[in-house]
Amino acid sequence: MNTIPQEFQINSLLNQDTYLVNGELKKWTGKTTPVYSTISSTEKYEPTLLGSIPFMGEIEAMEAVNAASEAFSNGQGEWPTMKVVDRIKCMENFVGQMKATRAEVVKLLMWEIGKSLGDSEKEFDRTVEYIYDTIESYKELNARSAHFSKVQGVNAMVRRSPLGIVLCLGPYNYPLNETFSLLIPAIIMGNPVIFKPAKHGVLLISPLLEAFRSSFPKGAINILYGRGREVASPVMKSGKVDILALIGNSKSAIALQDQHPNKNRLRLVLGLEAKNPAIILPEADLDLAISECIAGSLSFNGQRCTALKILYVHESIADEFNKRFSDKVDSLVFGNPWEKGVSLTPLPEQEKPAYIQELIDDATSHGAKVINAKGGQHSENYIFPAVLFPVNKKMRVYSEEQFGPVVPIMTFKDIQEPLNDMAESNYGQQVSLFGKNIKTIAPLIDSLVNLVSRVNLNSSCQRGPDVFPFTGRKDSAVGTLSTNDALRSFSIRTFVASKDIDYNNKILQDLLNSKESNFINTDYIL
Ligand SMILES: O=C[C@H](O)COP(=O)(O)O
Repeated sequence: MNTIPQEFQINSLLNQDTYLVNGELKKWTGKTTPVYSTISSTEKYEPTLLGSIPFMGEIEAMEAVNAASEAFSNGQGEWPTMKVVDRIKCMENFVGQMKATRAEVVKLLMWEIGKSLGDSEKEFDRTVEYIYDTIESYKELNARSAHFSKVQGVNAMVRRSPLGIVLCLGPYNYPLNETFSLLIPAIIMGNPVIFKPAKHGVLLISPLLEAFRSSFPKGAINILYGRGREVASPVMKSGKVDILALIGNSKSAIALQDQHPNKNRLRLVLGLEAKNPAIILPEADLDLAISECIAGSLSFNGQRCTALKILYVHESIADEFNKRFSDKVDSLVFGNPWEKGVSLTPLPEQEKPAYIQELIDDATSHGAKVINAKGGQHSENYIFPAVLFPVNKKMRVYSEEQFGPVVPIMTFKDIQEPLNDMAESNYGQQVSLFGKNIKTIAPLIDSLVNLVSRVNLNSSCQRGPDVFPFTGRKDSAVGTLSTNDALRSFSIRTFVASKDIDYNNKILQDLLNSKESNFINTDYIL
């Protein structure tokens, strides 16, 4: 399309012909896989060829495993033993270089995953901030106290130590921010990482390769390309992975765990599916509830694990809510990510419109209606959001995580109905609760916190601010992410315990005074 602003045009193919292993950008001369965007650059619709990535296999997977093993060297390598101040310098060096790649990465976010210009810029800036905040949390975690603890005659001195090799796999919807919410804490805690970017949002890692290479010791970060079964599977089968860090679907997470020959030694840090509900109580501020539910269910076309994926509206306000909500959905504008005023954009997964249509067909065959005029309208790379009402438990959209532009609405008479559904659900990430009555809401919150990990009061569900813990119950997550919790997820608390004897105490005091020691605030043990 000739309307693409010049700064966002792809002027030559981006063929990724190097990969990062053992501190070296190695040339790739083997088979490649093309990378397409579902956004068309011509008037007549056709996907745009953006470039290519290496099609790697077991040989490269094992190169990375060997490089990471060497870097870790059973905890004795340069990276796991590096002093806190030096690790911080490496990370600061990386983020400093990363900032210079903003324009290129933002452009690729738009082309590869169809994220709007504003949201792509936000994703980049939020990631830079995430790294700086992680560095600050890392400093705090390592802040020394002037003393060591004494419990029942035993002195103790603590540190957080790395666990070993991390296999890191991120999702396509936040290929930078969410991936880095795994990658950055994993690295800063001293673990060597093997990272394979997501299928969509892979070329945008290219501008960062040199920054990774030059900022960290060899083997501390290794970046591979290709398909999960060709690359991630041999890494897991090697038995060398200590942490599987994945944001994506449970099926892939389970398949990868099963390939590890000794699952007992595998720590999991997983962000998985969710089916976050919104509950709209009779006395809710409808203007607020509607605008939050629109943003919550449809920002980035509903392709967020934190998206609202089912709305429970009290039957007394359902008619008004449905009418106003559907009209507002129909006022949303579809277009290319760089266009002004656009909030609905092309879907990066070519098969997604057909899947959403299946959900709509299934729901309508069980008695629901598409209640907004534009719902389900198709273009080659898009399907307009469909608002489905009334939804019931027989419908696939009731239980499947749609991860796309369809909004199911149910009604309830008694608050126990949505609570029972949440209790039966396989998921338990977040909930949004809209209402004003203190007497009903306060006890409700007490119930909800035992069903999910975050209750959003009169606002949509979301992960941020990134300093807040990001986790979930049941099949939604394992472990906790955030700019500080993640440091704990990617490390183990180790300590030295010593009897209260003079020369023991002198040794501990020496450790406390020494700039060369990583031992930290002893109070953590208590
Ligand atoms: O895919 C799930 C993301 O963590 C959502 O993050 P967000 O709530 O900031 O959009």
